[in-house]
Amino acid sequence: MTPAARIAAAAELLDAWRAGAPAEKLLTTWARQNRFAGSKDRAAIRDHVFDAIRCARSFAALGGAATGRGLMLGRLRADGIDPGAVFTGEGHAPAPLSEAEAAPLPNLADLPEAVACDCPEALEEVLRDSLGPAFRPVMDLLRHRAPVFLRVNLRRSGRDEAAALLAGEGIETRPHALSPTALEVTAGARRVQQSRAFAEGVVELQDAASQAVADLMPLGPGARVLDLCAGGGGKTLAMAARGTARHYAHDAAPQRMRDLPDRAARAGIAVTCLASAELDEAAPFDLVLCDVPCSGSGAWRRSPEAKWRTTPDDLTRLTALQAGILDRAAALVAPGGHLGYATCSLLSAENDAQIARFLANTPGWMRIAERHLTPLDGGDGFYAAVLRRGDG
Ligand SMILES: C[S@@+](CC[C@H](N)C(=O)[O-])C[C@H]1O[C@@H](n2cnc3c(N)ncnc32)[C@H](O)[C@@H]1O
Repeated sequence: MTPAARIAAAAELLDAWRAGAPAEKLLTTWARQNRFAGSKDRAAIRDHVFDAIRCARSFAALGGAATGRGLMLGRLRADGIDPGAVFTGEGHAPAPLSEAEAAPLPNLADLPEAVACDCPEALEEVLRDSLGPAFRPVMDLLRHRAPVFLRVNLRRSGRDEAAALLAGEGIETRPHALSPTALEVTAGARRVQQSRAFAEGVVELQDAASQAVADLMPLGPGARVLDLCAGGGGKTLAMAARGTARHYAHDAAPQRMRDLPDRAARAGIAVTCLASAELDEAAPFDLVLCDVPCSGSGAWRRSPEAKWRTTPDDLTRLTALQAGILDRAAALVAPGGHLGYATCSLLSAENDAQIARFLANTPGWMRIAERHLTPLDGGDGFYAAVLRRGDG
């Protein structure tokens, strides 16, 4: 496909996305229906689509319309490319520019701040309140793709040895300051999942800030640790690789844990999955981590659709769910034990305000550690707190 044909395909897909279809599903269906497209075409179209979703508000302003065509026009203008050179109507290129489309439009620097940094209108106030002076730099970073990070499984290898093993397979990395186990991939990211280091459980794909959250959790030798909202088990595995604790995983949607036994086996780690009905019998635990469902605002680089689709009502629903999970988790902690709380959110209502509410309503607990991470630290935005239960 020509570069212009890829832009035309991306514009069509973006129209379907705007009508409500999930981008990932649209791209898979498109690839199935357009077998002539090679892997480079598919990768380029995917990049166009996701970049346009990350920057949907500014690209629409620069392109003169929030349609797929307008978003692609805006993308070219944001990159300093004359859209008239691409929108030629020749071959499979998009139709030539209309007079209105060719008329001069503002530059990125001339747009209102919230538009230029692609802040969702519905959440602008809570984002500004939560981020304070970091609002603009964080929102600017969220317009770009996320770096790829690996977690080195210290049970299998040191960080330097893992980096050397990866380099031998054409994957270049550098250590990242967020965690002693984190490597940032600087070249060859597409090879990771086919590499020996990955197949043998030496490395896992995991955001560096997510690793930092797992690092914060206190794990005494032989402690009984429950990951209450385990999902795919990213944090369970990161904690389990650190020591001799006994690990249990649970999720309200158990199918989300379906890959966990295989991933744990590959990493040389034992994890017991627990059903909801088994939790009370298995309690108490020395540490219960609740990595709760949240707005995902810290991870909008990876999942940019949520940036435009999360509403204030969603936030109300999520904070109520989080409060309920915290209360449930607290009841499973042994006297003198710890409760970990984590979100990949940038919003105070889901983070420190949630912990303040819990501490105000639940006597006998104290906060002993807290971390606010934003993309300015290099990884996704995360919040984590560790609370200690009194001995009484
Ligand atoms: C942020 S994700 C967890 C990600 C995971 N810890 C990781 O590191 O890969 C939140 C998880 O909480 C689960 N969940 C939602 N409501 C829950 C509840 N009431 N109790 C336990 N898990 C719940 C969801 O199914 C989802 O898998």
